[in-house]
Amino acid sequence: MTNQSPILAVADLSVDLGGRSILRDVSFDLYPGQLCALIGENGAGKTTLLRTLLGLITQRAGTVLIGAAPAREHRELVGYVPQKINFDPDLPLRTRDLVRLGLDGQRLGLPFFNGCTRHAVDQALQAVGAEDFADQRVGELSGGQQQRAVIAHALVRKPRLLILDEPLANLDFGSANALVDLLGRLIIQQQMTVLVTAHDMNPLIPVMDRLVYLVDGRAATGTVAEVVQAEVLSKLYGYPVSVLHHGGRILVLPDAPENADVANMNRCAGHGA
Ligand SMILES: Nc1ncnc2c1ncn2[C@@H]1O[C@H](COP(=O)(O)OP(=O)(O)OP(=O)(O)O)[C@@H](O)[C@H]1O
Repeated sequence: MTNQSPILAVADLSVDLGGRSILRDVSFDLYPGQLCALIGENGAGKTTLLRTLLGLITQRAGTVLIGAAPAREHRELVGYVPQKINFDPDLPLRTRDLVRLGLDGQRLGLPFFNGCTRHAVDQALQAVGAEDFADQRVGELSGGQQQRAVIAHALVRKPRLLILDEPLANLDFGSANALVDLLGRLIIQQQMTVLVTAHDMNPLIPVMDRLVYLVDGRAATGTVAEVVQAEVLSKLYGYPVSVLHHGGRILVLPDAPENADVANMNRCAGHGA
């Protein structure tokens, strides 16, 4: 597709945890400027995959290369936005302080701003549209504003790969749309690569060009058109499913309820994928 090298290359990745097989033979590549949605129901293995990419879990088999080197060697290329951080409203930390900690969070003490760091922090705040609440305490911000502050924290070191764990989970419709727009701008304006997990792919459809669809630790990967096909997903689920398109949304449903147990039906329909 391109003569560039992939920023992330995952090949035949298998991970075991607690003696159980959690991920099996997962393979996909991501290139600069791509946004990939990692979709799966509860327990499918999304967080395990992210933690493996971050070098926090060691795989049983397969490889993860970031910038053509093993994941642990290139952590500076990766920005990570965890699922949920609870900020105490009394915490004396402004948005710009939180972002500043993204530059040298390992140093103890209050953040110190010189001209260079101030510029980097201002750029990150601007990239996420957080200038208006830069001097407010993070604990006093709305959920959507906190999400932006944490993304700015991840962006301030200018990562090439930004990984976000379920960033849309606690946002209302408007805030979720605003965040999707922001991710779309990051891939276009900064040629950043974005990997974002979600239960429902629909809010991400306007901006995503790759999809990793996880079911019980196995993945179908490719473009949305390649992956979201009845034949591909039926094979992945292990029973027949249909793919319905309605009003710009995609729904995956089991074909014959009598062929799928109730748990399977719920999870198939449940992430609205
Ligand atoms: N440390 C562990 N030891 C044993 N099993 C684990 C461990 N961590 C996760 N698992 C199991 O691995 C499976 C995948 O979990 P994971 O958290 O990766 O799923 P997920 O797709 O992120 O789910 P959710 O959407 O609910 O966050 C689950 O069955 C979980 O119980």
